[in-house]
Amino acid sequence: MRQARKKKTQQKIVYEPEKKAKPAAQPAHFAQASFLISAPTLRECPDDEGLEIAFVGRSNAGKSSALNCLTSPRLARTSKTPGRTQLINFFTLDEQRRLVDLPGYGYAKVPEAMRREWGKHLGAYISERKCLIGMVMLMDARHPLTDFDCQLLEVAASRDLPVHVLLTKADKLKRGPAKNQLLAVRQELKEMQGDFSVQLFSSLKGEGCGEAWKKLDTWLAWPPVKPDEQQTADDL
Ligand SMILES: Nc1nc2c(ncn2[C@@H]2O[C@H](COP(=O)(O)OP(=O)(O)OP(=O)(O)O)[C@@H](O)[C@H]2O)c(=O)[nH]1
Ligand SMILES: [Mg+2]
Repeated sequence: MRQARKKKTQQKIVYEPEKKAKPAAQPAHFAQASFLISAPTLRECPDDEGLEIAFVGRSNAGKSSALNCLTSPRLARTSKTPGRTQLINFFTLDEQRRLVDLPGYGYAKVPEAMRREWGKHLGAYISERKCLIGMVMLMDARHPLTDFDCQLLEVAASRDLPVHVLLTKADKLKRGPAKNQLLAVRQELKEMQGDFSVQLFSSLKGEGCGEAWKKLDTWLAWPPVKPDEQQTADDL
C-alpha cells in the first residue's frame, strides 16, 4: 500500500505542447489586391457594378488592419488614432470584385453634426449600393454590438444583405473569455432577424483569416464560373 502511494507521488506530469492549427494559406486572388480609388462621398464611388464587400465598424475597431491581414500587399492605412480612415477606399481583387474600407463610426472627437452626416452616408451606401453583396462588420471583441452596430445590422437585414462579424483584437482576451464572448454574440445575432455569422479574429496574430476568406469567397462566388462551363451548366 505504502509502495503504491509512493509510486503515485513519483508520477511525472507531462504537458503536451499545445497543438497549433496550421495557418491557412492566403488564396491567390487576395494576394493580388490593388488600390482603386478613394471617394470622399457616395457620389464619387466607382460605378455601381460588379461585386463589392464593405468593411464597416466603429472607429479603431480594426477594419483597415483586418483588410491588410486578409490581402496583400498591405494596402489600407492603419493608426492608433481613431478616425484614421476618412475616405471610402476601394480595393480591387479582379475586374469584377472589390473590397471597401469605410470610415469608422462613433468616434467621440468628431463633432456630432459630422457624425450624423456620416451616419446618413453610411446608411445610404448600405441600403442603396446594388453591387454590395455582403458586409464584414468589425467589433472589438471586448465591446461588441454597440447601438450603432445594431442599427446597421438592421439596415443590412432590411435588404437581405448578409453580415459576417469579426470579433477583432481577440488576442487581448484569454482563450476562455474569447470563446464565451463568441458564443454570447452568436446567440444575440441569432435572436435578431438577418443572415448574420460571427467569428473571432486577430490581425496581430493573423488568426481567423482562413474562416474569413472562406466566407468572402462564398459571397464573391469564387472561383468564378468560366463562360464555357456556365454554358454547359445552363444547357443541362
Ligand atoms: N492587439 C491588436 N490590435 C489591433 C488589432 N487590429 C487592429 N489593432 C490596432 O488597433 C488600432 C486601430 O486599427 P485600425 O485598423 O486602424 O482601425 P480602423 O477600424 O481602421 O480605424 P478607423 O480607420 O479610425 O475607423 C491600431 O493601433 C491597430 O494596430 C488586433 O487584432 N489586435
Ligand atoms: Mg481604418
